Amino acid sequence: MDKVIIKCPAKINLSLDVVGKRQDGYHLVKMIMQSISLFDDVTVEKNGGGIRLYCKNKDVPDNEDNIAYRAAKLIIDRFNIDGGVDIFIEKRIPVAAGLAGGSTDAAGVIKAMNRIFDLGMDRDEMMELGLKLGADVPFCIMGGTALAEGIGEVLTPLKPFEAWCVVAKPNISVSTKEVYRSLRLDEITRHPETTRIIDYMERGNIEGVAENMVNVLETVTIKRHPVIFEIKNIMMEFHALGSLMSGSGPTVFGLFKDKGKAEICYNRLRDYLKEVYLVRTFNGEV
Ligand SMILES: C[C@](O)(CO)[C@H](O)COP(=O)(O)OP(=O)(O)OC[C@H]1O[C@@H](n2ccc(N)nc2=O)[C@H](O)[C@@H]1O
Ligand SMILES: Nc1ncnc2c1ncn2[C@@H]1O[C@H](COP(=O)(O)OP(=O)(O)OP(=O)(O)O)[C@@H](O)[C@H]1O
Repeated sequence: MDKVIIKCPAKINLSLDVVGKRQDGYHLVKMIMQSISLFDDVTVEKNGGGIRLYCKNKDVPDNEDNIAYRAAKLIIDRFNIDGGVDIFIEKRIPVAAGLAGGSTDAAGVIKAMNRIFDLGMDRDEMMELGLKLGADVPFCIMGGTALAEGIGEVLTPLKPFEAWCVVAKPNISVSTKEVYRSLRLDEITRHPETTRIIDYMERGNIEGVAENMVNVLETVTIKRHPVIFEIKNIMMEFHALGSLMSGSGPTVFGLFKDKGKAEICYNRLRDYLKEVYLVRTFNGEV
């Protein structure tokens, strides 16, 4: 097999808590991660030597600044691979959005190269390697629904959660590093009740989940970009059961049980923003 195409899903955070800080500046988190049916297509093809990356989206770097490029380099070095790869990224996930768009492409490259070069890594080994690239990469390798602790790499799979989501990104970019750096732990007044949310998830109670979602990083990003708060309000006006910023933002998602209501909300937001998607939570294999 010389060529593999992988569908790489985006993620949302159904809740995000920060519970401490490591010596190296990384934050200890407790968050509920959920893949959604919004995919990049990543094609990886064997070549004679070197890494080449192609992506039509001008906001996506085509060199070692691309995390998918770095994933390929890491594998070539680690396994002493004689030869290289061409990587083609069909970008559909909004960039710098809080949806782990880069991390999921990197996860896709790791999975693809494991198959192409017959490296025999199991999922845990791929996740361990992925962590060297970024905190969200292990979850992107696992996919589905999970509780993430540590800096995001200690993962406990949760029962698949089924819901409709409207996902909307305002036309601003946010740096994850900068958001974490500006977070003042002692100023957070509202933390999510993570165990309670998981309990609702296990019972398939979308309303219970939606009403209890909290992302502590909103305190930083919404202060800088009030448009996030406006989008959350529009989603609630249009009958979302709950609405939250994903990751470090600026993307906002609304949860729905009813597809019809989600469609009405989606259509309303499309009048207002360019990057709006109607998706489902995704628990399938990729
Ligand atoms: C916001 C989330 O997307 C939520 O899922 C993640 O916590 C961020 O994951 P990520 O983008 O893969 O993060 P990385 O690429 O590893 O780190 C980017 C920067 O965010 C900060 N960072 C990230 C993860 C974490 N648990 N604590 C941090 O403080 C670090 O300053 C780091 O320099
Ligand atoms: N494969 C990639 N896809 C998108 N952006 C990439 C990629 N590789 C590197 N980047 C760079 O990384 C930056 C962050 O993009 P990305 O879409 O991964 O952010 P994000 O969704 O906020 O990630 P996370 O939720 O993991 O913090 C972009 O500004 C871009 O320059």
